[in-house]
Amino acid sequence: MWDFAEMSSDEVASLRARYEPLTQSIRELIDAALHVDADNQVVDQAKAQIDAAAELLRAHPASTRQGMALTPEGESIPWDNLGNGIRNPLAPPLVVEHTGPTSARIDVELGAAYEGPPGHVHGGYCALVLDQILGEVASRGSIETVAATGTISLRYLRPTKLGRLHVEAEIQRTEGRKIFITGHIADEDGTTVTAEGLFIVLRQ
Ligand SMILES: CCCCCCCCCCCCCC(=O)SCCNC(=O)CCNC(=O)[C@H](O)C(C)(C)COP(=O)(O)OP(=O)(O)OC[C@H]1O[C@@H](n2cnc3c(N)ncnc32)[C@H](O)[C@@H]1OP(=O)(O)O
Repeated sequence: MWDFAEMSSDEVASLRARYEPLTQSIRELIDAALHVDADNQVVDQAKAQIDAAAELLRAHPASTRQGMALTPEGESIPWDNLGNGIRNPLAPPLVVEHTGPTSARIDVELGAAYEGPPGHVHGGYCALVLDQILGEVASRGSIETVAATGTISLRYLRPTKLGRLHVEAEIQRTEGRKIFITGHIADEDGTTVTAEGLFIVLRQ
């Protein structure tokens, strides 16, 4: 249905503008479903409308699925993947801001859908966010240096409150294809989780 390698930046931007609001609406739907306290009639009505929307979307299937796509200009598009896919409502709305060639940050709000311990972010989601930012920094924005997680170690210092979070990552050193990188998550009271990762640049 779509071939990113053949698309101009404008075409990619237009696809993004089509699907990103849908993803955001589904995230808001999940949040609403987690906060609702209504009678049978309201819940049944909402379910019927959601089922109808799913049926409408299913009637127009894509011929391919892509976790990550590349444009001819080498721009990477996180499309369906769980880390930061534009089309994946299960992906936290992560926007990675590269602060230099070896570092990046994310500011993100994680609400009820990401809860583990009451009022706090699920530890697995903390791991996902850190794996994502470490992987993006280790990959250094280039197809030649895409790196996979070899080993990642997390230290949960204290529970991470749901709400605004700040995440950072920075390469400490490289040895051939091995990239040693650290990161952390902070909530409003400071650092909650630290990470140390060894990422391996994939053989081409
Ligand atoms: C423009 C494009 C931008 C794209 C942006 C993308 C962003 C993406 C963001 C994604 C974020 C999400 C990210 C994800 O979720 S990635 C998904 C989770 N990770 C994986 O699935 C990886 C699975 N494993 C593999 O594919 C291979 O085992 C890898 C590629 C890791 C190594 O297999 P390879 O055959 O290549 O390696 P080698 O045998 O030549 O060894 C080389 C050296 O490395 C050392 N070693 C090996 N393995 C490990 C290990 N596990 N820990 C520590 N060290 C290890 C080894 O001892 C040796 O060292 P030395 O003897 O030389 O000293």
